[in-house]
Amino acid sequence: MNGANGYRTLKEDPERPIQRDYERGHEDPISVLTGLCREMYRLGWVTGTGGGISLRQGRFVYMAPSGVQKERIRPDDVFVLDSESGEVLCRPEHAPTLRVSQCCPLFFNAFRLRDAGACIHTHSPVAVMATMLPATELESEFRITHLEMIKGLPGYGYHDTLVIPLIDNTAQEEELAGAMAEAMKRYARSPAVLVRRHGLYAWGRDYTEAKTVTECLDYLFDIAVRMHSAGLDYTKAPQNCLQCSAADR
Ligand SMILES: CSC[C@@H](O)[C@@H](O)C(=O)COP(=O)(O)O
Ligand SMILES: [Zn+2]
Repeated sequence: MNGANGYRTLKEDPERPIQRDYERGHEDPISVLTGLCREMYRLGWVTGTGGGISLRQGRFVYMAPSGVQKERIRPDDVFVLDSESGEVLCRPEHAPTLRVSQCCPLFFNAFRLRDAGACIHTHSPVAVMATMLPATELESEFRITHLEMIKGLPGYGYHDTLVIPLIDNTAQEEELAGAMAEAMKRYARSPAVLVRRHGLYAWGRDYTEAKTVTECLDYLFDIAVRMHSAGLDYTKAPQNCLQCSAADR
């Protein structure tokens, strides 16, 4: 049955009532979502209504509305969706015209293909610049090595080459979902996907890991842009790396 606002009115499961609170032992995801949006706005990652974050805890996915000032989202603006079906379980009743973020299918890629607990989408200027570096454009992937912050990515070490896939941008955000899923399948080790001239999707087991991954990547994108401007090759090990030169002998 469709309610007045076009969303189906869902029958409550008396055993597992739809709830805006959170599963025991976790921080309240709605407070985390609104708080992180404020912090990411200050970093320039989610300005002009772009970007966002979605959290998954058990049966529930928490997501911001589309086209809103991300830094001013209030708890009752947040949508709650079923993590299995993607169905909207709770919506902002005070604002019936609000729609769930256009990033929804992309956030669900992270939940379904990586069992992520959180996915962050930024329009960070350095992430966009990283998509336009000659090496990234040529290979359709961003590669970087021998920087300390690579260790902030799960399973990576200083001497590793970090590889992040790059996909082309589309006119509408949700049209990115297929190419993102393909890139995630081809780059099983990557905790993120870059979107050419658009931004970044990065995820983690929970919001702290997703936030760490995003912060480390943003730092590495910035260093790559600066190294490129200085005529330095961020994709190659430094000549004086004893471990790498020993391995090459
Ligand atoms: C400035 S428009 C940005 C959007 O088209 C999109 O790229 C985006 O990241 C946010 O989409 P939204 O649906 O507002 O959550
Ligand atoms: Zn976007």
